[in-house]
Amino acid sequence: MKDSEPVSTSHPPSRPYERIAVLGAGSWGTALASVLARNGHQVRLWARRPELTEEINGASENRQYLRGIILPSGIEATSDLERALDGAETVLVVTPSSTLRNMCQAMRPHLPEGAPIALACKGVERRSGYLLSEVVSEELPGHPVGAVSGPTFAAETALDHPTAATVAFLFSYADRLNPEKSPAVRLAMSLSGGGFRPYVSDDLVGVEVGGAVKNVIAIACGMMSGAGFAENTRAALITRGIYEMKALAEALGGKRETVTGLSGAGDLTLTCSSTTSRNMSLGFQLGQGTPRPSCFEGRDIVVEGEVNAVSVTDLAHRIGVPMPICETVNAVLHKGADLREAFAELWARPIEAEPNALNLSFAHPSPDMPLQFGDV
Ligand SMILES: NC(=O)C1=CN([C@@H]2O[C@H](COP(=O)(O)OP(=O)(O)OC[C@H]3O[C@@H](n4cnc5c(N)ncnc54)[C@H](OP(=O)(O)O)[C@@H]3O)[C@@H](O)[C@H]2O)C=CC1
Ligand SMILES: O=C(CO)COP(=O)(O)O
Repeated sequence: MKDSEPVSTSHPPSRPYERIAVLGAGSWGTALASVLARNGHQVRLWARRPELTEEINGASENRQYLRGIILPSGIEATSDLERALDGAETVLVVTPSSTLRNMCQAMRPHLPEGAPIALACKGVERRSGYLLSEVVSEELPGHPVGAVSGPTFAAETALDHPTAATVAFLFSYADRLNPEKSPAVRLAMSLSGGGFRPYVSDDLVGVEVGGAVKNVIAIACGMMSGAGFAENTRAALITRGIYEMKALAEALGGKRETVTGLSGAGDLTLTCSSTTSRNMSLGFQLGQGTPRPSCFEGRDIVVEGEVNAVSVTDLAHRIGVPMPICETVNAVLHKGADLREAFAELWARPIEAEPNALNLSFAHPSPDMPLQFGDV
């Protein structure tokens, strides 16, 4: 090298993960597998039922979860977990949050050493109050853990509609020195293409809190809409829901500003805006007076906010974070509270400052004039 030549300090370019296991062939797992396969990567999609794998491999369609959407080539569906994980450079877990600990235990014997694990499920573990990444860290030490989260309805993503999401991992010291080689960047590169636009974050706590809490707030929005209220109410719940997310994220060591991103405010806006959201839809049906067993015409549908209303409020109690909207949803869903009375009480709480920095709280001036339902 001549003396005059600049010394290159740049690292060799990073590369996306090419061989990826997606565990869970429901709507979101199949949509993520489609994004990755469209980008030219080798995807093994694990479904627990062999008949579903036969349909996906044979007909390039997942009729139960994404009817009418033809899946790209490059997806190999399998119900053999060992086969799904064999040679995987990274793993996306996309089964409901309540299944995560069992999934980790089933994965353990077959996981390639050090393979990063990204969670695309959203929630807080029920008994432990752990964020899902903490469950993975406990069950599968030695594997970097992260999350993919944002405003992403599965069918729209599978159809390649423009969609953005955040890929967050805990950054190790080595990742900070060489961020382009971090699992977050490499997975973002794998997902990036067509309509899918990822962003990268190192605030895993903030990202996970947004995903877990937004489903509970979406149920609240649905309940209030179903009970007859409209846009003002929804905007108030979304905005105050963001405050609840920020408080929880900060108390757990995350950043408040992460909550204003795709995985917090973004996903909250999406799921509180339409009954395409299963969480909003459940709340809406309950708000209209449909008994829980008759919601979704009695079908067993994954509604994460229903389980997470309990786990989020339990966690908030344990660490002393007030989350009145989540509390109200939990009371209605699981403690037999009357929906209208519970929301009337939510609205008649003592007046607070916004933001809460003033530490101000005084009684509602007209507690004898509660919220009127059925007259809006
Ligand atoms: N759908 C969406 O738009 C989005 C969903 N998510 C999140 O993704 C996660 C999965 O949801 P989603 O794909 O929508 O759900 P679906 O209802 O579409 O699919 C659920 C999947 O989980 C599998 N499953 C259910 N129970 C178990 C179990 N005990 N062990 C292993 N697998 C099981 C089902 O298998 P089987 O068919 O055999 O029952 C199915 O493959 C949730 O946390 C959700 O919040 C995140 C972003 C978007
Ligand atoms: O998380 C989702 C979109 O980002 C899906 O929301 P639902 O589970 O409410 O359908």
